[in-house]
Amino acid sequence: MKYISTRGDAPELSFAEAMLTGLARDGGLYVPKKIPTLEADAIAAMAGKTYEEVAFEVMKPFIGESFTDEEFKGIIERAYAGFRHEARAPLVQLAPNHYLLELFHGPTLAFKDFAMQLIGQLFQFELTRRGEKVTIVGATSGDTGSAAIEAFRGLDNVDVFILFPDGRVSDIQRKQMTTPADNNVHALALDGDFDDCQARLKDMFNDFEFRDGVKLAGVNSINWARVLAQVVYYFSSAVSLGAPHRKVSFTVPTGNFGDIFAGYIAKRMGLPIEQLVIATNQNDILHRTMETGAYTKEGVTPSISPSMDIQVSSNFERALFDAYDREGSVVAQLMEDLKDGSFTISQGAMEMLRENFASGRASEEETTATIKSEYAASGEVLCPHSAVGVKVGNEHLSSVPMITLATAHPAKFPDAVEAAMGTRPGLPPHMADMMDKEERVCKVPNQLALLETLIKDRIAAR
Ligand SMILES: Cc1ncc(COP(=O)(O)O)c(C=O)c1O
Ligand SMILES: N[C@@H](CCOP(=O)(O)O)C(=O)O
Repeated sequence: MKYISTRGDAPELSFAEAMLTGLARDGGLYVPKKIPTLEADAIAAMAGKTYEEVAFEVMKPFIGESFTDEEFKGIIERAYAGFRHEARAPLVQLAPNHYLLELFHGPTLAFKDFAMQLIGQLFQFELTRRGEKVTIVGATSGDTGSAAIEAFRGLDNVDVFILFPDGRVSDIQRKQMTTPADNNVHALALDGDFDDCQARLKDMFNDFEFRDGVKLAGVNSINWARVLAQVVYYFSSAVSLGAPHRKVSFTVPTGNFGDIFAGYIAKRMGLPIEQLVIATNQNDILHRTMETGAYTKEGVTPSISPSMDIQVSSNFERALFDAYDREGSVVAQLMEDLKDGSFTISQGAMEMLRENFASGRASEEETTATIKSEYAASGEVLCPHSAVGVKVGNEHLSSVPMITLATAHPAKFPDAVEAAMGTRPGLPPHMADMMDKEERVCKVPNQLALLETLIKDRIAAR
């Protein structure tokens, strides 16, 4: 199994190499050279298996020779041992043909834990085997950062720096990033929005002297391993509703396009998915793109679903790569055009995208109303991101069961939930003292050179 860049001009790598590399050296994202498929019998045989067993079956074909079966099984077991629900990703029924996939039972109460806990184990195993150290830099709108810190805190062979937009994450998300006392953890509050954080991160990867000097690694969904880990719950949930004998649809609250791209991979692997619905908040660049064929940046407007306040949706590049028949040079040109604010997608590529994805949008008012109405109808308390999903999912119901992804625990966004339902969701007992803990955070300007110097100094001081 080899991995190639979406911009067509970087070396082919193995799974482990692509995982440790993060962004390709041509600025592109790694994808499998060929997407493996699973026969219907193999999918049917997943019924009744544990989440960990399904995870092994789904991910193994992508791993190649990087880990033996025994190594990989051990890594998966350790990754999900800390989840607080036996099923890992339980399904609850909202309405006769609408289900919610609860992805918030991991250590930081967000779907990011599914991938980040696995990546933490994969990195630890591989770096120990190689006797290497790396510097992880991550960009976050709230959840990736806390999940990465939880997965890598305390490790000797990793320093982890997280750039988050100052003042634009929830209090709980900020506390999750700023209260860990481990000296390999560095929370950096950047003067800008998430797109600025992600842009500076990509700048660091494109500065080869810095990149090689600090042995830079990435755990955002630019890292293929992040996307891969998220493919698993599409299979586990669909099989529990009767796949492959019955089709299912998914609605996915979307920002950086990593989660829904994982659903697309599941479909390419043979999972019978009828609709994959992109659900955006008021920062609706992806919905507008699906409607118009033009990807046009507008400013980011802060919302009550802050983790989806994104305009430069990184993984959309992976979808474009397939939509343009894997012509890396075309994707490279589109990304060059985006530097001026927009690009236009050809008719043929749009046809492919519309064949694979539907889309919808929820305004702030609609998100709040959905939290309220869903609680009244089913008793389920939704976080604002999941509410965006449920609102858009409701608009795409058909005779095929719809599964909407619940991407975070409501207690991570208590203000928005309280404003909608009048009741404040409480943190689980193991996190109850979070708000009283002391914070360690460094405010940083949106300037590449200063950020690089700070990171080098911090590493040298360790
Ligand atoms: C709670 C929550 N929901 C949805 C998303 C969107 O996921 P993606 O960026 O993979 O599209 C994110 C972050 O990205 C998130 O933190
Ligand atoms: N919503 C994300 C943004 C980063 O996305 P990623 O999936 O590329 O890590 C967050 O919570 O940080």
